[in-house]
Amino acid sequence: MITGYSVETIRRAEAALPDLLESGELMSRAARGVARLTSARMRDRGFRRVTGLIGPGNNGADTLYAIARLARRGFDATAVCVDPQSSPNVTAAAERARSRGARVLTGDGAEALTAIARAEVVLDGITGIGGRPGLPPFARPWVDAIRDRTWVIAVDTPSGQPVEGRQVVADAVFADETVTFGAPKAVHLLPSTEPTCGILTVLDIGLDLTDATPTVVRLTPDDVPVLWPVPTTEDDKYSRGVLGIVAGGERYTGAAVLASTAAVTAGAGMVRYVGPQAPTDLVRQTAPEVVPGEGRVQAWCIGSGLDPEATGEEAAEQLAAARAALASDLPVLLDAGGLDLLDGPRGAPTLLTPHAGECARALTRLGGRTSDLTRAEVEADPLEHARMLARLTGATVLLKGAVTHVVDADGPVHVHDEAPAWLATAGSGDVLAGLVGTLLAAGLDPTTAASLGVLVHGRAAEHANPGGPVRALAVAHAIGPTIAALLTESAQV
Ligand SMILES: NC(=O)C1=CN([C@@H]2O[C@H](COP(=O)(O)OP(=O)(O)OC[C@H]3O[C@@H](n4cnc5c(N)ncnc54)[C@H](O)[C@@H]3O)[C@@H](O)[C@H]2O)[C@@H](O)CC1
Ligand SMILES: Nc1ncnc2c1ncn2[C@@H]1O[C@H](COP(=O)(O)OP(=O)(O)O)[C@@H](O)[C@H]1O
Repeated sequence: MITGYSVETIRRAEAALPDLLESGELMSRAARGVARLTSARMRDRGFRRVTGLIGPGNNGADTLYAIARLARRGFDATAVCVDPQSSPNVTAAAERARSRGARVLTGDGAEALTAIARAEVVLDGITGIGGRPGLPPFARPWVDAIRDRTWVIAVDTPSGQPVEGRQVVADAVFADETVTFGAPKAVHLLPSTEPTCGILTVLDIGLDLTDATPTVVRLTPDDVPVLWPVPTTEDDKYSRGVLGIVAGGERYTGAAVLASTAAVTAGAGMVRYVGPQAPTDLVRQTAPEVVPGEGRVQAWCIGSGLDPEATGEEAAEQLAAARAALASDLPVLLDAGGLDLLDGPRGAPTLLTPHAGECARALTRLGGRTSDLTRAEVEADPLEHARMLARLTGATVLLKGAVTHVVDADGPVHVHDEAPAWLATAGSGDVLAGLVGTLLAAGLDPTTAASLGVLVHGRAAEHANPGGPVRALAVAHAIGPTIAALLTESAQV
């Protein structure tokens, strides 16, 4: 699990080490790390010239101290400062840099801009975690002077990019690599801004974040053996979890097959399917393990391919089963048409799995809006809209797309962006619903079930046909072997 933290949390962790903070030891550790990494990079590539861009805060001071170290190691090192007197830390660092043989320039005159243009490596110390989104005006000519081929290393964060991530700022620094201190921040981990950071190195400067709550979580394959509900000899099919699926109908029969197959291959103790005759017959043929009809379950997966407007006796019975499940105190996953059945918060664990269009529709319906929210608006800021839906419903929201976000009303966002784009194929959402439903039935909380399910879903798509197109049913069939591979690969590490 990789975790990213807010500026506030990082500042608190720094403040918990007052001696190291006040003596300058933290800054010295940061500068030493930046200088080591930069000098290794420069030696590898045969580079000689490095220029630091120095803003008015401690980020600038870190970078100046790193420039001092690089000068002492014999590199041709220059610092271009907005104002070497901007703070006592910057003043002291500028003195040190000069005394170690670095050139220290001020402003954006010809000499400064030439030093930036001629540099083989630029260290971006304009702003760090104290930076507001948008490049400070003083730094614009500096950033414009950087040549395309120059290797840009951001110190802590790429300046001008929002430290809390989310939206990329076009007129700001795009780094080839970033050295951050203590732990990643949201800007480094959110898929929207991650590309502005390049290669990320996290430098341990002694901050203790063990009890801190992250703002961003990225599960990795190593988390699967820790989180996956692996049965023991004490288990039977009921204790492993029975999932009830209310999905598909006369029109979208396939959704019933896909969700049921995914649940069976994901290792549900038992799967019950509730729906009209046509999808029931198909499920019987394709997944004979599934038990048709209602009965006791540990969680419900409702809505893939379900038409809430469908008429006829069988459809009415299926909708009544869905409504009864919603009224129960069992965990419920609501997908696609099932989302239309939710009127507000439930008293039991609830997971919504919309794509952007469904999220827009649910927010329009439940949010008391006068105008319709569009799919494009949700896609422009998926995290914000997922969070809005979670706050309106009290549910966990898994918002699907090339990037999948999993959020609750508060707390960290889980992000996933590693699934192959081949997964954008009809029916793959139904597979995800069955897979995640299985994890809910096994007793996982909605956030963990959702995040773990998304990781395995993306891996199963890759496993089903590495590097090529996949059909949803193949993804469902690949779930079992994918889980086995994830459990055994990690065990061998
Ligand atoms: N507190 C500590 O002991 C440590 C801090 N460290 C460094 O300190 C940095 C944070 O330092 P600071 O809190 O001084 O903040 P920064 O150095 O990130 O930037 C703050 C300064 O930039 C100005 N500024 C920010 N955004 C601007 C914008 N868009 N336009 C114009 N001006 C803008 C602010 O007004 C302020 O003067 C970290 O990123 C890290 O590099 C490290 O040395 C590790 C230890
Ligand atoms: N470009 C993409 N790259 C990777 N995964 C994607 C991409 N686009 C969509 N997905 C994933 O494909 C699945 C599609 O689900 P959904 O839209 O509900 O489809 P359906 O309703 O046809 O089953 C989701 O898991 C989503 O996250």
